[in-house]
Amino acid sequence: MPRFLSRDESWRFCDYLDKHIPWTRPTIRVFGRTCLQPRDTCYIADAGLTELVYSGYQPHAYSWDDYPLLKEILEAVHNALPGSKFNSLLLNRYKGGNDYVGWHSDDEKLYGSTPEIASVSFGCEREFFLKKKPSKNSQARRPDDEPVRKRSKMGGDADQHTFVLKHGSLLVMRGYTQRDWIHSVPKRAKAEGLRINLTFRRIIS
Ligand SMILES: O=C(O)CCC(=O)C(=O)O
Ligand SMILES: [Fe+2]
Repeated sequence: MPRFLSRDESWRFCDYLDKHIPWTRPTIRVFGRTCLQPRDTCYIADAGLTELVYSGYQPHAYSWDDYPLLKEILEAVHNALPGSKFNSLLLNRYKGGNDYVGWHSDDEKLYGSTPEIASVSFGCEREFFLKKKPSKNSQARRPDDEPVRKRSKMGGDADQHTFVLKHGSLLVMRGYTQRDWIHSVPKRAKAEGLRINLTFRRIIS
């Protein structure tokens, strides 16, 4: 949904979040190596839920009550996706084209087997790549940060997709997207500007 929120409203959200969210750039563990996460993060969740741990890192869960504006966006997302009941939110801030998220799937157990994840983007447009996981019987391959091979001019490849996530857009992942696919937002030398992404999630256990 490229125009989920209006342009002006989205700039208001973007500026507010940039200034008022307690961003951190944590140290994480990826494939046994310790490194600085290549983007800023913050985490919001209802009280009493199972704590999120990813890449050996457990973010502090802030309260929705301290960020009425996030409640406003949550309500807009709920209205756009009838039946959804998100109870947690991971925020990412990409300060420029050097900030990225590497290939991963959001398949943590606490989200259940078919999580619905609603992703709202503000600021600089960035590419979002989806790539099919190698099938079980092919050799396990280490996910990396290589860009997805360019699609051929002849209709492309069903195993990979690219979306340009625009200012104020909403992207939804559901069903077996996390089980069967990995996704990434790669580095982009030409992407100068700040980007903020919100992924709303439902913790079920
Ligand atoms: O920034 C994005 O669009 C994606 C972020 C993401 O994949 C995540 O937080 O798990
Ligand atoms: Fe993700």
